[in-house]
Amino acid sequence: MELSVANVATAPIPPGATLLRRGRAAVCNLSPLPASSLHGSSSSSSFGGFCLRPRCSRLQSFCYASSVVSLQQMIEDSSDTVEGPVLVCETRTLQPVLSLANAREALISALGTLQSNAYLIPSGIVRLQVAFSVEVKALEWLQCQPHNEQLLPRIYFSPRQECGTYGQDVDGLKHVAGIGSALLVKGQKPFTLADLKYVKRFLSRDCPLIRAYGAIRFDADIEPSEEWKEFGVFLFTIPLVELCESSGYPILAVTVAWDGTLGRDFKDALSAAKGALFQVSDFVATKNMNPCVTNLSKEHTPSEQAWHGLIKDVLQILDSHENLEAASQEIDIKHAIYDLVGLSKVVLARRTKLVVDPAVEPLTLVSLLQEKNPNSYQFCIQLSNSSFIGSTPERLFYKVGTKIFSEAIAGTRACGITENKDRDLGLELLSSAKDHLEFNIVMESIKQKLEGICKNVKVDCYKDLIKQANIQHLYGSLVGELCDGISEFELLSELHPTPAVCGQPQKLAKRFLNKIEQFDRGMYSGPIGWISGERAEFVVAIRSALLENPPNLAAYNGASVVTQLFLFAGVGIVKGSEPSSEWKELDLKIQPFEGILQPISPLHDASNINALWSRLIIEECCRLGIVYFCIAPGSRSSPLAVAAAENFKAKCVSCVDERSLAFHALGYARGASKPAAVITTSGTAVSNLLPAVVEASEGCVPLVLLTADRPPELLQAGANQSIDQIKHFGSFVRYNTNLPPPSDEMQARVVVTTVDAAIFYATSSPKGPVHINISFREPLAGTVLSWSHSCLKGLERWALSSQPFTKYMTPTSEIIRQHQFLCTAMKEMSDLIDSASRGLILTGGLQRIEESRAVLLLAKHLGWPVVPDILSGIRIRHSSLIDEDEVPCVIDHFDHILLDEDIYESIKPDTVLQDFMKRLCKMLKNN
Ligand SMILES: C=C(O[C@H]1C=CC=C(C(=O)O)[C@@H]1O)C(=O)O
Repeated sequence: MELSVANVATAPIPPGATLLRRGRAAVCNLSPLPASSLHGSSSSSSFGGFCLRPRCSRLQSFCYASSVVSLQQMIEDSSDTVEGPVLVCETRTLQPVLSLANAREALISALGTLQSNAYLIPSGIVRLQVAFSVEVKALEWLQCQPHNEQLLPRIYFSPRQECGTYGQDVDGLKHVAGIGSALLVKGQKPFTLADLKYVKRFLSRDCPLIRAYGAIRFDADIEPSEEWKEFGVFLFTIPLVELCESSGYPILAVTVAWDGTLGRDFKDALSAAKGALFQVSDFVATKNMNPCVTNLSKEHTPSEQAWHGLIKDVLQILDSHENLEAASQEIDIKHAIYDLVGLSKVVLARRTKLVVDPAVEPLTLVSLLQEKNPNSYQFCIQLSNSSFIGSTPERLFYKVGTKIFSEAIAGTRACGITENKDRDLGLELLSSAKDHLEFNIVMESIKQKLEGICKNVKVDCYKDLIKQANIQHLYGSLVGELCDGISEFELLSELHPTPAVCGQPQKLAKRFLNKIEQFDRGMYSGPIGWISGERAEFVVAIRSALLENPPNLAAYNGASVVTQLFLFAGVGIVKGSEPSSEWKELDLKIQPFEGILQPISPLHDASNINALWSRLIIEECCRLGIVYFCIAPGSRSSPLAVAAAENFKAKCVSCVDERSLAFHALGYARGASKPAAVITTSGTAVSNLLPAVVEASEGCVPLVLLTADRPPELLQAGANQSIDQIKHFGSFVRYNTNLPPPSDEMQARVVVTTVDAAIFYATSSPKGPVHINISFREPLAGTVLSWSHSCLKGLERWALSSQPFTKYMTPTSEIIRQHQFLCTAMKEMSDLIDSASRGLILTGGLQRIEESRAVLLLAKHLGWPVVPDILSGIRIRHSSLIDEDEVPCVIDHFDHILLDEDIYESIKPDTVLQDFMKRLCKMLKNN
């Protein structure tokens, strides 16, 4: 249901709303850094990759919106300007509004109000924020913002969706997208306490959502290579404009920061913020189709051959402290064996350079990674020329006040295709001595490091499994209470780099990696996260990639534009490691990226013709955006189930009860606003889908039913589980077809065009369920039976791309006709409403919370009562959907109320506004 929101008034800023001022004194004790940490050693000592140096001498540049101000000299000349917090730190929360456009207007108007009460003080930071009720995804919003230097950097940070029993974001923030910078601190030298202190001047415990997002190189002592130069050694930004998904409604925010060190006064800061808001787009669309690319080249550093030699050397070094003399004679002197005695673990990384054509959009990759792996942190830092993105399971630490949560992750296995296989692999990992050693080194090291800076360090979970989409690890968690005088700086410098990404002992391992790795890790495996007044969270930037931004295509005059990506992965090497399985583990770790970028796995290796057809069906569904497969186990449907489980883009859930499974698919499609597919075996399994199919048909919910059938020769021959499945759902499906038993005598492209047609009908108005019935002859899944590859003719281009085979176009004339129809219908409706003297709104099943809210607002606006169906969600929630004084008259039990003649007379409408609700109250109908 859609409702125009153009006239909803923007709310004024409530006087004093969440107004927190520091007062005008230069010295302020909000979120103070402990004296010992703020004024730490002024020498140039360094530990754990971070250095304690004289205050601010290495702050290379600060950037405000588009202009970069070199402050190094200024800071050195006048060190007092960077002492103490800024003079005002404020968050103003505006009244919630309905839409994103309203939110932007409200912020612009609030900036106007701020302008008329200008601050005359030299430094400050003010965040204006407004919640709005239309659901908008932060990442989609970010993807739709203009590519504009003033709106750089772009940042995205998203927590794990299920992060165990503790350590959830206490501020209720989920995904955060930011554009532009109210503050950007970029360093070309190691991150220091003074740098942290500078960033923290703009943060306050009273404004927890003012956060600085940033990242630090893995090894700050090594100068960035060419491809990493743009990122510097570290980078922190407080975004200028943010869209945050929170546990309640989304929030749009703008931050105004001014200070002498930024070269901006209040007025300049305000106009930069306004300028940014004027450029921000309110148009948000889903853009997460798999990119259609061809891999032009792939190159590993080190090569597979070099890797084997390297691991052999490392293993000898790891053994060397047991037999130092023997080892020192054998091992190449270049590894400086004498310095490495005592090394028990080293994490060796690989860089894979991919060139793909055409260019890929970094945020599209992040979005696809997130869809596949919601149980990991996603991040992105996008600068002018390149972006650093990733999807990591590993938290370095989360700090809430003085409470610290940290985790150890190490040891790896693939996830199994079936539940049983997955469990077996998990058990094998839990009981492996080599993986235990690898994990225990990480756990013990983190514990020891925490004990140096925390009290009451406890192991919360000693050894469990953490599962990602394609990979599982050993996992442990620890908690502690930060000692007095310890800041995020000590936490970072103590914990990073953990033996999960570097080795043990840390210094030795780092020195070794420095010598042996032939590429710059950059920010891969470094800390990435955010800091606020009294909280912080940093994760370890593994499962990450550096990629060139797609250039402005117009400037390239139609020439083919490619993207260069560097994918990074590392493995822990301990005694017992084996070079080829470690190499495979590296492949596994970059598979989430490659799975998105690589076209379908070679069709020729399908074990039999059933497997080929099933692979085609599942792949084409995925290319058309259907990635959620609800599978009821069965033998006849096993080719489809195996193909879904093997397809990296697909997400599979299974349940033995087909009826419940189909309702689950229906619920998913409703909740996610994306179609789901259901796979069942033959016979009454198919009939069990009917109730959900009828609901989907009535509620216009797209579902794709893939039912396996017996071949014709087994039908009506007394075979088990053989019923007539053709047109089984009658008129309740928008489309149905019956695919014959797979055969290499038919062109296989028929299969993909059938899927294209079915999904076109499922997703065209009125949306609804579609049914593809497929007869499978034995052998079913797994059994090898050769087939003629000539049936693949015509699929060559499809196999190399990631696009669906058929593109259905809507003619422009049709779009114009629909638009005209809509305008006329809207005009007629509004005339009708204007002429009504007593109206009533009847509403049926609403799918989204903002639809329910829109109905209530409309009713309030018109002064008409609402009669909600139970499926509308309004009956049980209307007080939480809308402010109490905004709630219109809602009549829950209409039939009962109408039994009273007086009430009936007082309600009797002359105009009824209704959506798809078919059940018009009988009494109302009769009168
Ligand atoms: C260094 C990486 O993974 C670490 C984290 C978990 C498991 C690891 C392992 O099994 O080797 C690594 O220590 C990486 O993915 O690049």
